[in-house]
Amino acid sequence: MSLLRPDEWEPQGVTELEPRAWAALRQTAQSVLVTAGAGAGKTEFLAQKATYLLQTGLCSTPKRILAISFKRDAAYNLAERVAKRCPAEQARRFDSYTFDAFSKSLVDRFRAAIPEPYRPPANYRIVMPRRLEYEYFLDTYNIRGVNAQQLERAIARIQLPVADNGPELQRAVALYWQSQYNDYTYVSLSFPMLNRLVELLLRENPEILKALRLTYSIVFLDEFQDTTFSQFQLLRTAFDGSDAIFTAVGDDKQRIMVWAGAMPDAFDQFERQFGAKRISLVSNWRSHEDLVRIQHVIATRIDSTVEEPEARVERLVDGDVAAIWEFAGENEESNCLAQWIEREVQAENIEQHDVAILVRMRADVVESQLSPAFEAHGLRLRNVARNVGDIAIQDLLSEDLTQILMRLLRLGATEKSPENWNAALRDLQFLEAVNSSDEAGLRRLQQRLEKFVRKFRRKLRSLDPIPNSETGSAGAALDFVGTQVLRRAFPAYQRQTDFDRIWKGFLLLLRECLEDAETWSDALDKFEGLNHTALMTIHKSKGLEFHTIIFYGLDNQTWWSLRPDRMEELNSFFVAFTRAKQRGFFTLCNERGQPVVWIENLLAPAGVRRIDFCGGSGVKSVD
Ligand SMILES: Nc1ncnc2c1ncn2[C@@H]1O[C@H](COP(=O)(O)OP(=O)(O)OP(=O)(O)O)[C@@H](O)[C@H]1O
Repeated sequence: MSLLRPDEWEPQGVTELEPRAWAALRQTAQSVLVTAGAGAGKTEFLAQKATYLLQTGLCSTPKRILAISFKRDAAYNLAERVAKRCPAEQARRFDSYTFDAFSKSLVDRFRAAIPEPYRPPANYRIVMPRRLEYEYFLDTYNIRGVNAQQLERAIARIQLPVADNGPELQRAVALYWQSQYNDYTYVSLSFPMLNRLVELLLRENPEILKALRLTYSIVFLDEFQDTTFSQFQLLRTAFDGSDAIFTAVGDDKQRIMVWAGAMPDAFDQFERQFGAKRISLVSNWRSHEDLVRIQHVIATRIDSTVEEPEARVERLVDGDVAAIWEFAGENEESNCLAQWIEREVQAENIEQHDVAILVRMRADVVESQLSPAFEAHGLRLRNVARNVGDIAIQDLLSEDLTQILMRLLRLGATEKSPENWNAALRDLQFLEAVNSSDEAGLRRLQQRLEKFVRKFRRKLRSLDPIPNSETGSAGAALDFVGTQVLRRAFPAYQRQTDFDRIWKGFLLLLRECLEDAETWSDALDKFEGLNHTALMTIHKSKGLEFHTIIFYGLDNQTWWSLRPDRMEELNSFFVAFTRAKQRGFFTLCNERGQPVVWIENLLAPAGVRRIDFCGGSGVKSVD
């Protein structure tokens, strides 16, 4: 495989990088911290840098790059971008995990080396305890003077082993660990507990630590602003004193996880600890200048010293790009929204999936409110926060299992699909570890795929796209790939229960989509949410982008219980607003409650006005 010289390497998939991004990309001897605002291309930058390091051999076999993101979607997107640009044997050396998945994969691989009494059995369960469960524990163990929140935080922070004879909080944590291991049929561990187990594992096993450091001398960290104390401590245990070079990217205006323990001074600590050089980017590649101007007004409320980004994309729409739409009642609001989207789609300004509706919480309630109106206008609304089995639709869609099976199903459902063909071939190459210089191996994979697709097309032609045919169709695709092969290739599926959860969710969603599908392609489009307007919470919108975003319910009783004096709430608002590429609207319904004045005040200097949205027949402004 021929490598490129660093000076002849060019960015891929984008035409240019700003000069500061180039400087950060070429910085390979020292750790860098790239700080930049929303839409500056931070995630894209990581994908470019990975491609650069792999294609030039600056990261050469057998070294690998470890990339850690906060969300599954982000980890998946990053891996996808690298896979598209690099040959499979290079892309295979890019390991993109979420923090949780990284911890879990180490626990699953090296479980036997975790010191007793913390070594979990193979059938441990992952749990996400609620406040009530901590309270129940404190009551059961008669622990006074410690509340559920303190306990939850201390579990995430206190290093193992933890003795049960110290101060009350420490004693509570020790007893909690004991109870999780001893009181129930299964050992139940939360992700913060897995983090502590890995930290212990690495601290107590120099050989494993050495192997980890030999494998990864390049580490990427996405959304570094939300790193928690425990995650940072784990990074230190894993890499302090090693020759690992870090590239971290983040935006402190987007710090929204302080409630979950994000470090307020993560950037400073990172610079100090890893001797990192800070580089800030100034472009915005997502939103046009009129939106960037509004975003900047919000940004300066968070940090008055922030530099105004330079918008690098064009405005493509006429009329308002941001406004507060006011309605008298909820039904009027639902009908007008649906009518507005319908008209935009008919005018070919957008497709349905270009619009996202964002809510603060209770997406299920908003779904029932909006769905009848959407249906009446021939539109499809999909609440991606809804669970299918034990997994939210949004999470299911970014699973590796889903992606791999969907490409095969697409190939079976259509006569020609070169993009899916290439991607499916890449999947096989990855799963079976075939080198791209191994021509015979590649030919064999190609023949296998050809044979399967021929047979699979015949099968789908003879199988009606109706509920219950999901097992036959998706089952055939899974058999072709091989359950064991998948489980070996992806650490997240190593345990049967984890694999089964995703597989069950996949079948459930496919079954739903087959309910009124005319063709297989139609069902698959529905599965992926094509031609659906997505409904999601603002927290889940992080890292995503849409042509038009509608923030539902700028009134007290729904998600606008935000307060401007709580920085994190303002940050959440900023994150959500910056997801819009072309337009961002808000709805306000007088029947539901009073408008949130501070948000109007915040948006007013940017020229965002309240508009009386008259019966969906047009908009009339109230000056
Ligand atoms: N150099 C570039 N040229 C053209 N488009 C780019 C470039 N960099 C990024 N983009 C595009 O700009 C958009 C934003 O990029 P990206 O998601 O990487 O930004 P980000 O800084 O991680 O955003 P955020 O922090 O707001 O989630 C994406 O659509 C991406 O494809």
